[in-house]
Amino acid sequence: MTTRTPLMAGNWKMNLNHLEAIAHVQKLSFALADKDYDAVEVAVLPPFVDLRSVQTLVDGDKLKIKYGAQDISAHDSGAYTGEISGSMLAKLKCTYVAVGHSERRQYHGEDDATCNAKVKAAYRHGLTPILCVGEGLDVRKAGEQVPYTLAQLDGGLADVPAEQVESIVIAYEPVWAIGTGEVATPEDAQEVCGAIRGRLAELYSQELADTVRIQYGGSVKSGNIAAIMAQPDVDGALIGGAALDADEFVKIVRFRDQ
Ligand SMILES: O=C(CO)COP(=O)(O)O
Repeated sequence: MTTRTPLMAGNWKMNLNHLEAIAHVQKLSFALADKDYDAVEVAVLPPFVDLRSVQTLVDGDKLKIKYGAQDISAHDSGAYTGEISGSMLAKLKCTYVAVGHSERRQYHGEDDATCNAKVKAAYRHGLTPILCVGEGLDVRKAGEQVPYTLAQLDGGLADVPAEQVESIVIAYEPVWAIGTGEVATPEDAQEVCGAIRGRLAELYSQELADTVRIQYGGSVKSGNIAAIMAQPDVDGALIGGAALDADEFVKIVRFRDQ
């Protein structure tokens, strides 16, 4: 059985300007100790305009916290007003980039083909995609969460070779649990995360599936993280609101103490 290092990533969404970002990362770095980083990989996904400030702080103080972006252009350069390319993110030494977050799918019309193009763009520039998948309430009520989520996974990974996918992170975020305070039960999270791992084994190999980290996201807090992390196929969390509170985020990183 492969041991997967849990990944706790804070998705700040459209919160914290670059000055607030510096203060927040400093607070996290004061609170987190080497033993935390030994047990868990910790990352933040700030807005684009904060990334240079976060990079300067992380480089200058040799912090162990990783960082990345919330989105990436499918294109590498050129006349794409408002877009940010993978090479720009790589230049800022980003490790991760979220792809296909449900808010991008819902408010910016991103479909599986767009997500697939963005996953490929991330790999062209040495970035690790965090591919977000998950069903809405109507799909959940119809009991279709597994096939729906697996179809998103298939679409996002189309024609992406095993040697790239082995480093990917998949975030299972049921839309009905995002920002609502309604967390999926640990069993709900396990059902879909387990199905995602099974699909990776079918598409690639069991060995690859055992290596890939699968996160849960949706109303994660210090009070519910331990039960979610106790599930065999949950390897971390993508945390929204609770990641904006440094003390709370640190407690989530220390889920084993909760
Ligand atoms: O969308 C999320 C993380 O990407 C989850 O957000 P909340 O933790 O605020 O529910």
